Amino acid sequence: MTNGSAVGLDEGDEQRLAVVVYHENGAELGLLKPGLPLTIGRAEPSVLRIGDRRLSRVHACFLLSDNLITVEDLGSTNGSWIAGRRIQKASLEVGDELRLGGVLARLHALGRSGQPLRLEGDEHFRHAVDEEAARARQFHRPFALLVVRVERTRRDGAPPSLVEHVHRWVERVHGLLRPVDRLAPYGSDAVQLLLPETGPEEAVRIARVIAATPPDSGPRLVVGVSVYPGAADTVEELVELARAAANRAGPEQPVDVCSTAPWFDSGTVAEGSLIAGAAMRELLETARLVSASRVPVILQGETGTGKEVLARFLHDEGPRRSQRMVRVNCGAIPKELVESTLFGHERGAFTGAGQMKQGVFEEANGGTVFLDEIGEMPLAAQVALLRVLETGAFSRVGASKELTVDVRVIAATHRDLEGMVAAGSFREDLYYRLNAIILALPPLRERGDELEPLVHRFLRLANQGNGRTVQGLEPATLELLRAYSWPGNVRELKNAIERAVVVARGALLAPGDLPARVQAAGAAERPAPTPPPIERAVPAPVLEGASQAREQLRGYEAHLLQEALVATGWNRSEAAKRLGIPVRTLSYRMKVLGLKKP
Ligand SMILES: Nc1ncnc2c1ncn2[C@@H]1O[C@H](COP(=O)(O)OP(=O)(O)OP(=O)(O)O)[C@@H](O)[C@H]1O
Repeated sequence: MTNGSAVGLDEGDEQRLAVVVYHENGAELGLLKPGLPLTIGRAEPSVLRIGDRRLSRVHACFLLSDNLITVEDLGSTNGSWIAGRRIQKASLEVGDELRLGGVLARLHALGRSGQPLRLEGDEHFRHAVDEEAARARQFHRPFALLVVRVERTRRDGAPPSLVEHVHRWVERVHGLLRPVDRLAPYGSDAVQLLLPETGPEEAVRIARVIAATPPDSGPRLVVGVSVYPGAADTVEELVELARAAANRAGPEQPVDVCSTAPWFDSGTVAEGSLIAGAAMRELLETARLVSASRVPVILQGETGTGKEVLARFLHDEGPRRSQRMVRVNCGAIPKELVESTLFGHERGAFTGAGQMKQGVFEEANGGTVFLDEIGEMPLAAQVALLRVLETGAFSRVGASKELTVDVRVIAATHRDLEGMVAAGSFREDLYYRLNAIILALPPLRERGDELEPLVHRFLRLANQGNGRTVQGLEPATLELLRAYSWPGNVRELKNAIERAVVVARGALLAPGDLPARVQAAGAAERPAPTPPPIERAVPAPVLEGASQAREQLRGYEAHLLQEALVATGWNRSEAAKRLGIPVRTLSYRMKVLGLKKP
């Protein structure tokens, strides 16, 4: 990158147009000077260099000439895109956004700038916050995080960019900021501030000064504040809380302070990595109570409701947390290997058993065994399991010696075990041994208050994992997410958000970024459109309409696949992972759609 990870606005009044490039480590700014081409790319000879492998060495060129701004793609591999269309050359206006490979570039008009303004890259900023958090924890000192964003007043919901105004207010608060304070962009419409040694009162005072920007000096600003200690224990949560507070802030209350646990105000609470709304909170209370004992627990719930995370919670909350929790998916082990997986085997116990191997119960001694999909366990293994539960003893396959272990068993299933007992496919005695405590996880459709916090959590994770900087959702997108019934529960939601983040073109997730089934659910919810008046209706042959729609779908599909392939350097298994489909399906669809590596 050209200037490390900092953005500098250090020029005079005439230099008023800039291209700001947002990438995974922050933002870079290149000034557009009349007649001087501004090339952007990954390496020299680009003028503005950004270390993102999805950019070509010299990716695109911006030029301001005769008051016209143009951008030209310089034969890049991953292309330059405006509103989903790959472009060769295009003219731009202030506020226009385009995607260069995998980074977002936006054309900004800058105001008068006096002092240099330094915005750190996100990675540096995170590092500074991590360090500050460690120091604060060790010496029991406070620090504050502020997220400042432009008040959203536009009806279209698109937030105006803060970067084009940031210098105005940052100069005003410059007197308040000390050299130790750090400032970094947070997406394209917000910045984040780290204020070491700053308690809640001081943080709020600074936030109020920032928010008190007179209307004539730019857009109104709102500020979210989170303070350590008190708001949360982890850096991630602190940032998330400040961001959530900034999102809540509005004209009536331009400074919103988050001083309690996350999601508490909205009736939900975060339990470490677990987000829990009203329905889940009671469950967690019970889980916390039983975590201390050794009694077996059954976790019941549809697929993807969070049975495994709840098992982890039970283990981590209890006295066994320093020992291992070993998970075994009973449904994934070949029937004939279930016993040796659970209990181990002696050398030569069966063909292929070249070495003695410990089983899950031995590995987890002192800790917890999590038997996922217990409903799939074959009857023979059920007998052996019953014995361990009753006596704590078992034998490795092929051994005569008995071993004793101290493990806690947590079992999970999406099946109706009682029904299976009645049908004779699950042992009644084992069922009664296991069912001392049954924790039933409600499906996501009954946990409406969790949807939004979960979406934001997954959005942030997807941004991190895919080097994206999607800032949030369009209101219509959230509507669709609410309308859908989520048969695959939290996992399906997580996958849908990840996919949406990967395909998103704008700063906010649009309805079109969601999987088709989620979009279709929204369409089903909406009232049917009024049919056009008869005299205006154009009769179209059904077949033609259908084939047109099919063509459109094919085009869309081809675009999605190509995007994933390009982003992964045409690595099929990586691309399939991103798309959430098997590699074989990807290869087949590539063939059908005629997609080939250039
Ligand atoms: N309350 C929650 N907060 C945050 N993430 C969650 C929550 N519940 C589930 N998840 C996430 O959803 C995904 C599915 O959860 P998990 O694997 O625990 O579900 P499961 O019920 O065990 O699924 P299956 O029955 O298919 O094994 C995981 O990525 C998990 O991290």
